[in-house]
Amino acid sequence: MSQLKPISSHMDGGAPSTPGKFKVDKSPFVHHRLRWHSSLAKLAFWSFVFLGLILLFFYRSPSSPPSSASDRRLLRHSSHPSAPWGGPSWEKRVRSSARVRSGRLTVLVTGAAGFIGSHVSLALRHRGDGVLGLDNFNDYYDPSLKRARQALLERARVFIVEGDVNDAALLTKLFDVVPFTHVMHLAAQAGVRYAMKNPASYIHSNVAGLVSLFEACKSANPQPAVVWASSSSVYGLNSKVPFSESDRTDRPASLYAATKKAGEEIAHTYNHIYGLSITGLRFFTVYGPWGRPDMAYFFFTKDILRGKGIPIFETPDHGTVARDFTYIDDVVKGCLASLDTAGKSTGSGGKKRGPAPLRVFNLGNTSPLPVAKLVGILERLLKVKANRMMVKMPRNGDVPFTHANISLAAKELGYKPTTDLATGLKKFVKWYLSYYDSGKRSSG
Ligand SMILES: O=C(O)[C@H]1O[C@H](OP(=O)(O)OP(=O)(O)OC[C@H]2O[C@@H](n3ccc(=O)[nH]c3=O)[C@H](O)[C@@H]2O)[C@H](O)[C@@H](O)[C@H]1O
Repeated sequence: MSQLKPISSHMDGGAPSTPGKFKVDKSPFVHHRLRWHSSLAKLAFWSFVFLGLILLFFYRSPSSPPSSASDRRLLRHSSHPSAPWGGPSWEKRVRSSARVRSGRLTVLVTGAAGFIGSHVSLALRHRGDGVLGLDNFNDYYDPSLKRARQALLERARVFIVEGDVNDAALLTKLFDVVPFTHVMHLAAQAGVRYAMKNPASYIHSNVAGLVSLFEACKSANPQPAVVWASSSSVYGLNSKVPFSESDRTDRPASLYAATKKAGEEIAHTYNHIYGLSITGLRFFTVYGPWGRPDMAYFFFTKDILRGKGIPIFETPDHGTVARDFTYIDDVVKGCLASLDTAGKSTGSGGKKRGPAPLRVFNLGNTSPLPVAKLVGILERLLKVKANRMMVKMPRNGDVPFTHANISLAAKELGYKPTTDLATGLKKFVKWYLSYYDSGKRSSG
């Protein structure tokens, strides 16, 4: 150690005041000191590398199979909030769910326990595609509904991996196990008004989660084509109707809309840099059986049956608020057509090989109806008079109307919605009554 002193004292002399004029001392004593110095540096370097490897091992360990029940319990409370994953039997389930005859698609569906995700997963499975679901089963709305959808998918032999799209190690593992041809990315924080209450969840799911997913897709070999859920809300404060894909989308009225708009820009980047084939779908107020309890048609049904007041929004000048309500089966057809026509990603292992498709489509119904009309249809179907309350639309992200121009989707996807609101709500109410009125379940 004493040998170090001259060096440190030499260094203590400070850096040269004039850069480039540092005088090199060539005495043998200094060579000796330098040898000491370099071997010490080597030792420090290799210790550092060794320590790094140990840390890396511990950091990556959740992706390797947990060896015991107690390991699995620990993982549940570790940095990954999702259920434990990995291990031979888990991989077997993943492979078998995604297995497919040659020529069919192998699709990873994120948000598979969600409303649109569960319908799309079933439709893909029914036509013979390989499907693996991914869902974090969060409690934004009643998770038991998500579990019931999961049970439905299990009956169709679709396995839903329990995990978050932000879990990069899990995504890497899934792509290691299955060479997905397509990803249908529907996992998101939905709901326009909730963004005022929990803004962070929108950034986490709709921005960070989307980037995490694109990162995994761009690194995968082969790269899949990605179809993902954007939203009609990106049209924001536009007043020109119907909304066309080429219209401006730079005036979002809610943070939800802003995160979807951000997603569209992020999609452009990943398409541009990595050659990912990406299709964004702007959904217009999708409704139907197995729907989302946070949406108006769903909780209106519940509240009409309970005799509670129904707040019907109107514009500040007492004008009607209207939506281009779109039935789930029509949207599912649009999703499948988007997957079928996606075109290939061109990159591999993170390197772009050429230009790839970047598309965005409106999936709406082209016939907006006032919310009051929706309530009237529900009254008729439920045979109960609603306790209507006209309320000024709160300034919390809602827009007064939406109306889709679907000519692009019609041309490129053959998209043609066929279900009007009365027909679609009839199917929803039938499902609602059988699901909740069986006496076993509570609608909260
Ligand atoms: O197209 C989308 O991209 C979005 O569609 C959906 O948003 P919205 O069109 O706002 O649906 P939803 O809440 O069912 O309100 C329906 C109507 O009822 C009105 N409304 C609502 C609540 C209320 O208490 N009273 C009322 O009149 C309200 O003003 C509105 O006119 C999805 O939730 C969203 O995740 C996103 O996918």
